[in-house]
Amino acid sequence: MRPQRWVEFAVISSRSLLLSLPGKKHVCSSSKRHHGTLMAEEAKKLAAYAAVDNHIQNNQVVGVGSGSTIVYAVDRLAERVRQEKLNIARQLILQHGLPLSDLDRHPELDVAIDGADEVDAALTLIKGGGGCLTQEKIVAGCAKHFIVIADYRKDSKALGQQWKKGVPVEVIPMAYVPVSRAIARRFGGEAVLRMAVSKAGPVVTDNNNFILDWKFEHAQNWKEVNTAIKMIPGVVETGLFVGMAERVYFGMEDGSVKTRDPPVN
Ligand SMILES: O=C(CO)[C@H](O)[C@H](O)COP(=O)(O)O
Repeated sequence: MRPQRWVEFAVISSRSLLLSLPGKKHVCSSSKRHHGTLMAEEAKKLAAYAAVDNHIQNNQVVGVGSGSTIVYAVDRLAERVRQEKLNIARQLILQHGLPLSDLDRHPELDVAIDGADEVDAALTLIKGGGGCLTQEKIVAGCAKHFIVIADYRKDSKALGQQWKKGVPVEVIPMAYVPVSRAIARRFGGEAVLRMAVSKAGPVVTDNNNFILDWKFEHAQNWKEVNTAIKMIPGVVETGLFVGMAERVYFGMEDGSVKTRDPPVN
């Protein structure tokens, strides 16, 4: 029988999380403010703590994404598990000792929390800067509530204002050239194969696919574009998250946390 108080974390991609946790070394512990301006790492932490405190309760199954911002959300989850002495069953993971689950056991999540590369005024996201877009979209799609955390540098009126690396598109390796050409022909711009930094050759995703970064030229109807790109044979998923986020928490330079909800139509 389950313990009465139970918090469980469905980690979308253990590989991503394992990679992202050591990212804590980027925390600016010596100087959190530069000339009165909050540094991005501290802003990420503010957003993450606010999101976890406002959306995570006991008896929930929680999905977490990957990246440097989500590290702070995992920190806060672990802190709350310790402080509130929540019962945890299952094998402990990583130094935080959080229980790891998966979508086979928990296909429905209460909440998913994840970072983003850019968020526009309508809460359309670009994700996949770290290469985990497909698994992150699956997890977000399985959650009743999808909450995004980001620092002020991701806040944008229109996609492309802040994030200059384009929209990631995960593709089956044999199809990357035709898909790249189809995207450029239909939507303009250029879709470039993402190359690895610390090894030779292209980046290979958790699903053994390649990533094209589509450097678009102008704002588009992202919902239509997302659907159309997904129809190109060989495309697995895009890093466009349209109509998925319920709320975004931005950690701001002045130390505040700004939230944004989808516009009411
Ligand atoms: O989509 C992602 C990974 O594929 C990340 O959520 C996104 O890149 C944000 O990362 P960070 O929090 O490090 O800025």
